Amino acid sequence: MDSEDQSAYINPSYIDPTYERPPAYTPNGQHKVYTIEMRDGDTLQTQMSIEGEQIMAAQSPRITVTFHNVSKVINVPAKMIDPSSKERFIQRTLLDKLSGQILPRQIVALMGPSGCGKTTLLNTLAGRALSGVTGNVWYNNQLYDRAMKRKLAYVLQQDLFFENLTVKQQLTYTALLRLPNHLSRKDKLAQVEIIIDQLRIRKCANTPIMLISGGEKKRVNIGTELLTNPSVIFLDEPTSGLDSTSAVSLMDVLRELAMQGKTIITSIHQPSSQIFQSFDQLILLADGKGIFMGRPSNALAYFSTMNYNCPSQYNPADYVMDLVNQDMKIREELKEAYLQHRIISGQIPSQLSESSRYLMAEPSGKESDLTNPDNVNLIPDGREGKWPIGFLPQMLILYSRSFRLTGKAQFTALNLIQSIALAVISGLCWLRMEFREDTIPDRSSFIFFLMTFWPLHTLMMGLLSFPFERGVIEKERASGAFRLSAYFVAKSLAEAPLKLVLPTIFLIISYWMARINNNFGIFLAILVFQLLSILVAESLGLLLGAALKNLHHAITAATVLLITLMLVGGFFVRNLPHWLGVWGKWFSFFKYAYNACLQLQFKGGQVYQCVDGSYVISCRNNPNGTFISNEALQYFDYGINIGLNFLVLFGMFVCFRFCAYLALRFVNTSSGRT
Ligand SMILES: Nc1ncnc2c1ncn2[C@@H]1O[C@H](COP(=O)(O)OP(=O)(O)OP(=O)(O)O)[C@@H](O)[C@H]1O
Repeated sequence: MDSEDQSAYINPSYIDPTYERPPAYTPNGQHKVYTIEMRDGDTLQTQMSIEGEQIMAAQSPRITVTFHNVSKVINVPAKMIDPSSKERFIQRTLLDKLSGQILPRQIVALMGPSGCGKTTLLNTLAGRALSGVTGNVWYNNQLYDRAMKRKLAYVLQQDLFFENLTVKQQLTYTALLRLPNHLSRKDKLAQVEIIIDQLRIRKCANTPIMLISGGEKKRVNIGTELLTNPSVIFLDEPTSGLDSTSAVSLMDVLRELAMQGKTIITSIHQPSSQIFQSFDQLILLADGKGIFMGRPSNALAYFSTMNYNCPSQYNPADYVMDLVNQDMKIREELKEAYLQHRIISGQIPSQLSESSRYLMAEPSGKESDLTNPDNVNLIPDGREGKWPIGFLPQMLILYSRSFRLTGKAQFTALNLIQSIALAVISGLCWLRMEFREDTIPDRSSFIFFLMTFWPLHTLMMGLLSFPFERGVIEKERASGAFRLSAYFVAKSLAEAPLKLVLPTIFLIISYWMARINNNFGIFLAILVFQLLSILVAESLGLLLGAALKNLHHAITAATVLLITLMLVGGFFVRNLPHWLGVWGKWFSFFKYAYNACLQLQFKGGQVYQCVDGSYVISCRNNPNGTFISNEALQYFDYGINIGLNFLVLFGMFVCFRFCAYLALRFVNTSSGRT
């Protein structure tokens, strides 16, 4: 390769003489009509409008990614590296002065041993986890800015989704959330169809994600990120876990995307020789440093100049990986050799060494042309808001998704059987209680059971809610899809009514079987208290799940808290130490619901039969007489009145919800990885 060839890697017009604006958004220029089945059974004919095509094409200018002297240094707790160390932190260099340039239409592979810094480099180029990063990353001629986020797509290694959704639902919700406001709903739906075709996932489009294959899942993952028609696509080990056929077919998809003018950067572990040769550029790393940067087909020739010869019939990718995985001495030799042989753009020596000829030139950072002919301002003007769509539309879409997901999780045959079976069993236990003095303790126990069973159950469910959803939400938020507040409000509004249906069915059955109070108004009031206590408990569960990083810690904290609240609520011990009883009263939400329902149960002037006067004073001298139900309350310490109990419970509900939101926003649950 002569020096002119070398510079070809810097100026795109050299490498691609046919370089021109990307074609109209549908590659063949034809408007394919899609038929979309709506939920009510109707169908909708849709195709991308001309205006929609223009908007989508404008989303995706060609971008050259140039990085120069990029380093990343982090402080790690010294004990993590050397347990005997006396220092608090030790500096660790994850990336060491890496430079390179990646052009539109190229697929570039980052390879190297595990822990060499591939993901770190990928993150840095994508503008993620930038603390401790020095050096420059340009997109065309503009330094990276957060506002460019929408032009970049990042496909995580893990395929994180709500797996109950079908492939199409997943893509549709993402399109509605992430495509800009000025694109019509019809165009957004057409874009989903285009991506389904492009990623070749039509045959599993209506299958729940949990049932599709690993290769299909990976394509859905990529498709989700492609909906916005980004210019640069970062992929973290997209082929890991795929068989070779799925991996090759995934590479075909990436090649098609590259042909459309996208810039593709992927880390990869152990590609087959076919995949290895298909990359346009290979960046080989070891311990955060460059070892080789050039065409994959030149890698073996480069290493053979150092007398490392690949045996014939050996997969070149395997050989290269074996080489960099060799002992420290060889790695150091390779790092040193790269430093000596690399060519800096604009400083190409007239006499290139044999080895240098196989390397691509690194940018010097001073190129006048970091741009390409598709140069546009990548930082949107003020008119383009921070979010693709406003708060209300975000909330409505997230509400619909939450409602669908919760509905599916909540209304299973098993849950219905559980609720009805427990309602009937508890109804049988308290069956048709007589309105007699000696049923007073049983009636109180029924209320206690009612006010503890569902809240406990819901609290535990609430506890699991964020830990399971958090990964997906963080992924979606990292791509700037929606506000956390929109998600939180939507989730609260969508889930609460659904979570209250089963307890309502439960109460209807058990309450009337037990014959608590014949007054329907009182039944409704008890129902309100039961549902409110469930919402308070769920909020507390959400708070613990959001605040504690570790699910085991959250479950332990919840168990200790619940038992404590029950004990200090005075349900089991009548003579609590005064100080414990005083604060217990304030914190035990069970107590408020219980106290209110107890008062309600004996309200309404129901006539009760005396038995032996053990509970009601007026029965003491008149065992065969009657008394009015309200008198039974003398036996209990029922605290504040019903209205105040309601207010306190409602206040707790609002307070726990708000704290759960704050915890979700401010408690960092990521592992701290770069
Ligand atoms: N927050 C952190 N604290 C300590 N070490 C970290 C942190 N983040 C990353 N590292 C270390 O940085 C190095 C590079 O990590 P990175 O994930 O980039 O490697 P990788 O090449 O992608 O590895 P793999 O191929 O196994 O995914 C690893 O040794 C990792 O342990």
